[in-house]
Amino acid sequence: MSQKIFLIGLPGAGKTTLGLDLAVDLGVQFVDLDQDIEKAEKCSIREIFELKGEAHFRQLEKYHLEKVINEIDSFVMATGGGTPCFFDNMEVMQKAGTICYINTPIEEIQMRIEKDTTRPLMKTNTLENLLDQRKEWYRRADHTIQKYKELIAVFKS
Ligand SMILES: Nc1ncnc2c1ncn2[C@@H]1O[C@H](COP(=O)(O)OP(=O)(O)O)[C@@H](O)[C@H]1O
Ligand SMILES: O=C(O)C1=C[C@@H](OP(=O)(O)O)[C@@H](O)[C@H](O)C1
Ligand SMILES: [Mg+2]
Repeated sequence: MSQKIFLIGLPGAGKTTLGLDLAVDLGVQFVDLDQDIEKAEKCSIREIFELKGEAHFRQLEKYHLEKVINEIDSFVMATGGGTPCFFDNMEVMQKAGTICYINTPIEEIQMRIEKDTTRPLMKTNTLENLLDQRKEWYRRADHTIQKYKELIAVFKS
């Protein structure tokens, strides 16, 4: 049976880290949407933002989200922090499978990513602002979790 799982949440919430663990435990393919885009474009996310702008990145993000949904039967996908908030991406993910919001406290994310320069939006935004803009989308997830044991419990129960 097809199983498509999407992890959403702020940059640094742990989507990539927890997503990989979940995919291994469920025995399905892991897809990191940002890494997919970087591989296809032969360019880092930071460079795409710098050279082509955010609007272009959002088009690529939508294109690759739909490509994975159409081409891969079962997967765990770590989306980018903004993926659910653009175009009809949230509806597209809702129709295709199950969405989990990784609700890591902002103070914890801050400690994790303060020295990370690979996340372009963090140069011009605070985590508080991003959460304020995005919480309505994040709230629409099927499940909200903080720790890995809660995430695995959703799918192993
Ligand atoms: N549960 C965790 N405990 C401690 N550090 C974590 C945890 N999950 C992720 N990290 C670290 O936080 C940073 C951001 O995690 P990442 O998985 O890249 O987040 P996202 O994909 O949501 O942006 C990474 O350096 C990662 O090693
Ligand atoms: O929050 C965002 O809009 C973004 C988050 C990034 O992914 P992470 O959430 O993995 O950092 C990446 O998709 C891009 O830099 C934009
Ligand atoms: Mg990530």
